[in-house]
Amino acid sequence: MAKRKVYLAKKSLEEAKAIWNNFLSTIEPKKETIPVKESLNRITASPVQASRSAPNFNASAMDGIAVSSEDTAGATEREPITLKGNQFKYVNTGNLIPEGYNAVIKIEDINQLDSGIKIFKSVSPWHNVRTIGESVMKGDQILTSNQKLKAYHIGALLEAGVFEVEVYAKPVLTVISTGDEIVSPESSPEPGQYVDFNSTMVKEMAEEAGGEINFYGVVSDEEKALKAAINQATQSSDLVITIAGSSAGSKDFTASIVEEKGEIFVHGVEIQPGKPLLLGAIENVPFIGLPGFPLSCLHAFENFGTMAVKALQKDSADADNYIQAKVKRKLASKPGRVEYVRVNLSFEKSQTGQEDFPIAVPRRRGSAVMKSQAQADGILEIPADREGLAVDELAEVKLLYPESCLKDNLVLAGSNDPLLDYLQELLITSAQKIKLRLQSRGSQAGIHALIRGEADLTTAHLLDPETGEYNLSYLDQIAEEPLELLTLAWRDQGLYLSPDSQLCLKNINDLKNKDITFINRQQGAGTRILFDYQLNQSNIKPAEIKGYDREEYTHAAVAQAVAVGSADTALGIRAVAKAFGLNFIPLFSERFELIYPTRLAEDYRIKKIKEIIKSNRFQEYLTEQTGYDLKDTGQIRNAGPSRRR
Ligand SMILES: Nc1nc2c(c(=O)[nH]1)N[C@H]1C(S)=C(S)[C@@H](COP(=O)(O)OP(=O)(O)OC[C@H]3O[C@@H](n4cnc5c(N)ncnc54)[C@H](O)[C@@H]3O)O[C@H]1N2
Ligand code: MOO
Repeated sequence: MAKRKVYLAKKSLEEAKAIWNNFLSTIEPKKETIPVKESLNRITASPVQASRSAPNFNASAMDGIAVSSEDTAGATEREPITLKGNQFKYVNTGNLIPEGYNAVIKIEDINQLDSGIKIFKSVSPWHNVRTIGESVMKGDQILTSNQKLKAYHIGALLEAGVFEVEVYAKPVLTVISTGDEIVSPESSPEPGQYVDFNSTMVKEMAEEAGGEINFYGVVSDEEKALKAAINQATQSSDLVITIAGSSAGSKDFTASIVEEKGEIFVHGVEIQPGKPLLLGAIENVPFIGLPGFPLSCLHAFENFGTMAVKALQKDSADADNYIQAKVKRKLASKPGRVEYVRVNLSFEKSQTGQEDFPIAVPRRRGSAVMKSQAQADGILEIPADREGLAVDELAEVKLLYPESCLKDNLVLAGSNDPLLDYLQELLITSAQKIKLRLQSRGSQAGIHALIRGEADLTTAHLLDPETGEYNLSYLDQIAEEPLELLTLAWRDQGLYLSPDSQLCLKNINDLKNKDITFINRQQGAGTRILFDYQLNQSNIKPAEIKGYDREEYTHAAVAQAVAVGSADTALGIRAVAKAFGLNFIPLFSERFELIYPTRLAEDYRIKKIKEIIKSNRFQEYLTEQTGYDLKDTGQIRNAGPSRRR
């Protein structure tokens, strides 16, 4: 077995960027001459001069008459002058000004008489005339070097008779994915295998930055194979990138190969995700070893790959768009490193004057949480000199969308249900284009997120075992302002069974059978409270149920346990049974409610939600899905501090 390596000393993000930038600036990019019409977003490598003037004749800028300014001298409202014969000529906008004339009077400023044209004002030479070279004069320098070409640059060059332009060549990147366990995204991965989507993410990011990509393909975890791949890539590209194998695993050869063939500048940067990245060079060709976890790969490329692609064609990096946002719960981080946290943004309270800043609502953290990234609005950065963020602290958030697209977001953190996905879709495709951001947290955590001013809305199905009523009593106890509760539906809770199962379960009493292994939800989960309540109602003691003490934190986790046979059955919602291909035996029905501050009740977004909930389209959808009872759908209830007992 190969000897395990240790990291080189880790560098701070700033230091690593400075080292990388210094090295990149020593590389003289290649140049090429290309047609102007194909030069969008390329960077000029030399200054560009106009080959012709535009316009190349004196042209009328108005519809009216061409005159000689001398003939108009002295004309006023009181003492108009009448121009006759050759003293004027009709012209339209854009026409050549005929020889002997040097100004234009607008058609609406003259009086047409049988005897000639009466004018009421004198005009100076070149009045209402676009003179030769007004737009651009032959020989003028239009662009300097290092200018990124936009649509209007291309327009200006074509007008000026420039059809070819010298630009820096697009840097060619070769991307090598590594690992025996890596298979193509189109295949079905076996346990232990991962699909390769990082290479495509890198391609899209590199192309966005102006690079061109060669895929080397996937290389196995063999030192010889990786060496050959890196060798070939170094000969044929401007930047070599490997994906995975950058850390300290027994098969992580990247660092030793780069060290042997070239030089390592940095191994390990104080960012999370993204830490074990490697920066180096082989034969003066820059080399980046990206970590394998996808979000580590993303942040490492965004920080160092994009920089290289831009530097290799002298493109000055576009500034990212940052805003300041407030957090409403403590966020942990390790001092000494920058930590990236995916967040949704709510502007709701800053718009109502309750807060000065938008609220950043953190999504799930980790180095491989792709849905979290796909549904985020921004990336919050916890600075390296901080040990976490406290409640109400501000942080910089890099926006993934323009701020104007996020202003009307509603952030919902709460209990999850597929009907929310459908509601979300109907909202964004409505005329109001309302973006509902969903974060799955469960009923209790969702309610607390609402109450501490983090989420705008929540969803819950919390049964009060004393009253048999949902949500109200809990909210009454802890709400700090009046809340409105909108019933979305009553939904089935029932038992999950594998389709191969021989068990015949009809009600909760059947769980007392010693041959049946149950798996439970965690304490505090809505489903757990319901289960305990129903056990109590049926006089069943927890000890009578095998597996009662085994807890999982999500519907999906218990469904997975039943699907792989590590438990016989579990209680959960119907939609998850369907997703996991399990049979479902409905036992109970529970109220599933949307909850928001009453001050939002008349907000246009909430009104739209109410309208959708009552629409035929939404109700037909719920009916088709089965497992929903619409008897109270759209019903509104109230909770809040004034009802506190
Ligand atoms: N003993 C230590 N182990 C690890 C450390 C450490 O400090 N000490 N750091 C961890 C961190 S942080 C990261 S990040 C990862 C980086 O690992 P590698 O770059 O060596 O990558 P692999 O182990 O080969 O793969 C990890 C993981 O990445 C996914 N992956 C890989 N390739 C692809 C691809 N082409 N497309 C999509 N996803 C990919 C896959 O989930 C792999 O399991 O190391 C930790 N370990
Ligand atoms: O730094 Mo690694 O990049 O977290 O997962």
